[in-house]
Amino acid sequence: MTISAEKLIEMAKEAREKAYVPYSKFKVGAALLTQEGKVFTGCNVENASFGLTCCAERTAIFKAVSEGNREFVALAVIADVPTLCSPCGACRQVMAEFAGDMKVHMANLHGQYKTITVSELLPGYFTAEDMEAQGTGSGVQP
Ligand SMILES: O=c1ccn([C@H]2C[C@H](O)[C@@H](CO)O2)c(=O)[nH]1
Ligand SMILES: [Zn+2]
Repeated sequence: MTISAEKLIEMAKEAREKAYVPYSKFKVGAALLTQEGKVFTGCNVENASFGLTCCAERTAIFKAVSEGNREFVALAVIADVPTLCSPCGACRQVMAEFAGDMKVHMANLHGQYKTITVSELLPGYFTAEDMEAQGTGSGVQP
């Protein structure tokens, strides 16, 4: 069973309604599709200490990983923007940790979206191999 980009975007749109955004008022929703066909959604969760905010994309990814899922095929992200919702640098690096070739559907509330891969969003992203190259060892325990 596979889920269309449109369906995933619809699920991200629903998750967006749960956004906790008293400071920016900027609601973002995300929906992450796993290899097994499960979907984990997320919204942005802000804090009075602004830097502690967690974006919608990372909320969805952390929910999935914390429930034992690490293989992802697509992530939809949506916000009320005239262009398309573009993930921040922190989220791009977190996506790259698990799925460099994952598709990202960047959407808006006008029914428009564009699909791009994580590698295209963050070319040359930092990996465990970069630590090996410095002789420090990654210490990775998959
Ligand atoms: O792709 C994005 C971009 C921004 N935000 C959130 C962080 C913050 O709560 C608000 C404004 O930056 O939007 C996301 O969740 N995802
Ligand atoms: Zn982000």
